[in-house]
Parts: sequence; structure tokens; C-alpha cells
Amino acid sequence: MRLMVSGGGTGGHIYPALALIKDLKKHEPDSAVLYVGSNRGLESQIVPKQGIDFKSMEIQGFKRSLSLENFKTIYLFLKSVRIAKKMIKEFKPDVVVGTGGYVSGAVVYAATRLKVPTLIHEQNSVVGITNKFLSRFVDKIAINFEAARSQFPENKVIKTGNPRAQEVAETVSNFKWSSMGLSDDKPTTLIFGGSQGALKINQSVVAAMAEFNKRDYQVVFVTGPKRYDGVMSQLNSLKLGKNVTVKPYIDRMPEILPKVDLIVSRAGATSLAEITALGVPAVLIPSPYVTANHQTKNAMSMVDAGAARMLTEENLNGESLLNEVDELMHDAEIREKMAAASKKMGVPDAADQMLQVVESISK
Ligand SMILES: CC(=O)N[C@H]1[C@@H](OP(=O)(O)OP(=O)(O)OC[C@H]2O[C@@H](n3ccc(=O)[nH]c3=O)[C@H](O)[C@@H]2O)O[C@H](CO)[C@@H](O)[C@@H]1O
Repeated sequence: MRLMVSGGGTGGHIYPALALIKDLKKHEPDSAVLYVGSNRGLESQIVPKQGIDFKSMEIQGFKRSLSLENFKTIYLFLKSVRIAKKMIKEFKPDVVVGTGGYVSGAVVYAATRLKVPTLIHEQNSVVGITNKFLSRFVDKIAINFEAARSQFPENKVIKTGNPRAQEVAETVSNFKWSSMGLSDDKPTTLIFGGSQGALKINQSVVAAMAEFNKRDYQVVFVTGPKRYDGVMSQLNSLKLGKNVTVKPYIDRMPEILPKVDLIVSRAGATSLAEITALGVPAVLIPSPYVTANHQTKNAMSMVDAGAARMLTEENLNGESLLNEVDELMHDAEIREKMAAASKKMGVPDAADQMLQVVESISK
């Protein structure tokens, strides 16, 4: 199989693509894969590190208001379609898969013009702008949330789940907290604000840090790559104890997640696919800054099933964060119930399901 994949901007679009590639390589080790991303997105850092061939192009998103920038965006889009067509003619993919983000719009659209079979993956319950645009042209659409079905042409939709769930579920982890300077015996909370970090979550953790330092559980706090220096300078005056560690980003999330007792995070769809694949108890703080408030919908699907608790951004501060974490970290029974409910929602064979769709449309 010759597979071209495109998805970018944030981790939530990139990791599902990487998980699909991993599954393809497992089933068909001789496959050729090319990942096309944007030169500015997180993918330009993450993908080459995985030893996957990566090509990039310049692209940017639309502004919501009419502005000169939008003409530049249209110009860049059309230019990217031309570049993508050239890449497709050179690479000769059997299938082109898009997992969201502006760059996948240009690449998948170019593939449809060249009559190459196409599949897009929608991680969210509220369909993203790129996938909405592409849905008219592509052959198949893989979804994660049932709620996305009615927002697409019905006959193209197949529910597969999010392939990242399978990657996480299949990872055999030998990870030890001692490699991060923590104890291997204490229960551990992981706090992070999605793939980019989140300002209010960071501020709240900073406010609660003096207390976290004193707890009988330990805390791993991930700030997001661009926010690390700012957070560290705020924490400067505070001497971090042995049971807290602060990181800009975690590259090996699949190895770390099985060792986590409680997650505090945004409610991005790919994070939720991972959480439910393993059944990790969670406190979700949906981002209020996303299209149609879709993270709240994502989070509510878990809260309704008893798999997570929700803390709104509005009610989030050092004290409320500390209270939630304290309560759950001191009650193993509640955590066990949440874990069981969470695991029931997981789709641990999602990558196989999506790969089957890829194979079914392959030339
Ligand atoms: C602000 C924004 O637009 N967020 C969207 C974005 O979120 P975002 O990019 O944050 O995506 P998700 O929360 O879905 O996924 C984050 C991914 O990054 C990984 N990770 C995170 C931190 C870290 O240190 N290391 C690491 O590997 C997580 O394990 C996960 O695989 O895409 C999601 C999926 O389309 C959407 O649902 C979110 O609403």
C-alpha cells in the first residue's frame, strides 16, 4: 500500500494519523507512507521524530471577519493545492487520508481532483471546518462520535473510533516514574491542557502548587511547549518538592498514560479516546475557545456515563482544582468506578477499523 496522510496544527489531528500509519506498518510492513503537514504546525516537530517521511507546505486558516488576510489565505490554499497535486503525482498514493487541520484541506482536495481515493477522519462530535468542506468531495468519512454522522453525507460515514485509542491500548509500558525523579510507589496525577497547554489550567496549577507539594500523591504538570518558560519563572520562588515535576511536553504519552491514576485535562477528542481506551479516571476542563463549544459536548458524553468529572473554565482556580484532585486521589473506590465506566466507552481496535476502510477504497 502507498499511503499519503495529512493532518495538522494540533496534536489532536496528528496523533490519530500517526496511529493509523503504525497500524498499517504492522499489517503491511512493506507499505510506503508520506506525511504532508504544514511548516508551522506541531506536526513538523512530531512526525519526523517518528522516522516517517515528512513534507511540509505553507498554509494558514481563515479569519472569521473579512480581511486582507483572507485573500492571502485563499492564495495560499490554491498554491498548496498545486503543490499537493505535484506531491501526489510524484508519490502515487493508493489512498490519501486527512485527519483535520487546514493543511489536510489542501492535500485531500488535491487528491479528489486527481481521482485518488480519499478518506477523512473526524475526531470531534462537532465537525471541523476543513472536514465539512472536504466531505462533499471525499469517498469515505470515518467518525468517532455518533453525533458527527448527521453533519456529513450519510452514505459516506463509517464509525471507526479514533485510531490513537488502539495505539495507546496496545502499548506495553515499562515506564517508571523514577525516570522523572518521582516515586514509583505513589499514586500519580497527570495535569495537562491538551497538546498546546492552557493558560487558565497553568495558572490554577501554579496557584495550587504549594499545596500539591505537601500531598501524599504526586503530580506531573505539563505546561505546553510554548508556556513552559513563563510557568517556570512564576514557580521560581517556590521550591518544588519531590512529589511534583513540571514538563513542557511529553513525547511518550502512550507509555505514561497506563501508569497514571488520575488525569486532569482539556476535553480534546483525541485525549478522550486515549483516556477511554485505558479507562483512566479524569477531571475534564473543556476549552471554551473551540468551535461550537465542542469540548463541552465531548466532556459531557463522559460525565453522563460516570467516566469523568467536569470542571468548567469559569469555575477553575487553584482551590477548585485542588479540591477535585484531592477528593479523587483520596478515594480509590470512586476512581475504580470511573475507570470501569470509562473503559466501557473505549474503542481499542479503532486503528484496525479505520485501516479496513482505507483498504476497502484502495485502488
Ligand atoms: C484548542 C483546540 O483547538 N483543541 C482541539 C485539538 O486539541 P488538542 O490538539 O489539544 O487535541 P487532543 O486533546 O484531542 O489531543 C492531544 C494529543 O496530544 C497528546 N499530548 C498532549 C500533551 C503532551 O504533552 N504530549 C502529548 O503527546 C495527547 O496524548 C493527545 O494525543 O484537537 C482536538 C481533536 O481534533 C479537538 O477535540 C480539540 O478541541
